[in-house]
Amino acid sequence: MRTIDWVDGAIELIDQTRLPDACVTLRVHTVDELIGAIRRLAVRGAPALGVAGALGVALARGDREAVARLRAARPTAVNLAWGVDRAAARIEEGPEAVLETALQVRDDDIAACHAMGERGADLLQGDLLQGDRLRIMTVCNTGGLACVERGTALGVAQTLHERGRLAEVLALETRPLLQGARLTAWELGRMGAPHRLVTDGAGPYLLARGGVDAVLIGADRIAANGDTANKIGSYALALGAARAGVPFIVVAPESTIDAATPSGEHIEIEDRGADEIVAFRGARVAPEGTDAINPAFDVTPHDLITAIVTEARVIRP
Ligand SMILES: CSC[C@H]1O[C@H](OP(=O)(O)O)[C@H](O)[C@@H]1O
Repeated sequence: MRTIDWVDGAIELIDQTRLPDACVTLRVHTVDELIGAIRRLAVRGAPALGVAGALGVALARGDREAVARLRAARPTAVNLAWGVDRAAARIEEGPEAVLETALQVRDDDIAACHAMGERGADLLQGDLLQGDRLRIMTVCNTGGLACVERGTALGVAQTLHERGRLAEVLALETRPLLQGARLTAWELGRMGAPHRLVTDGAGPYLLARGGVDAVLIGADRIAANGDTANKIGSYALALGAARAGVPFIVVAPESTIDAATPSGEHIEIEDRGADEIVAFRGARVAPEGTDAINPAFDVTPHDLITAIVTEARVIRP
């Protein structure tokens, strides 16, 4: 099952806003339709945004103003701009060249996720942890739904499961859009991997109480010094992991490393407005007129990160 692909001249993607109740595939024919899907998180996750960006340039058919709008659809994940730029670099060569590069971006993501799974599982089973079966905590969704076929951090958990070395995944529900409750639990259930859901606030406490061997998270942008932007709640887990002496591992493709951004304070953090906080799927959870602050990401300083695993290497910030 592919989260996003190019099929008969259009983009097909799973509408993640409908999960876990329904698995619905959207066919996207225009850049503006794609921008809408990205902004409402029908397609989401840094690597998937990179592929969406590249395929979106194929939809643009040379319209550079549309390409510029696509590139700016969401600010934090560097992969969106990276994917757009990869495909846009070949606009002058014509539509076939653009599509060829976009499909290569797609195929590279599939290969990278398999490589990250192996490299991350080897790291956890090797010099980092000696446990028989490992208990993993994670936030948001970093499975195949955040990529094309297989995930980043959750891809490592999947590899551990396939090796018979996964005891459990503790998944944070990930307010306000519940990527953990809706998407990660759905993926782990389909894998047959043991897992339990926890509230975001319980994460640091469960680390302090013991019973977690490693925290695995994805990334949306990794600055040149290793500071990492990821879903809101990641920084709290990093603080809890540091105090508890639990390894805190970032798993992300090389395309998420942004050498042009020197450190975390230079990363633009998307603010998604109050509506996502005060209500969920139309059901109000706060009194009428309540305002809210809704940063979609936070930044974990590199000194709280044990290792960054990519498809090519393990980096110790
Ligand atoms: C595989 S990295 C996915 C990354 O993207 C998520 O954010 P969003 O759901 O808003 O796109 C989250 O930060 C994940 O770690």
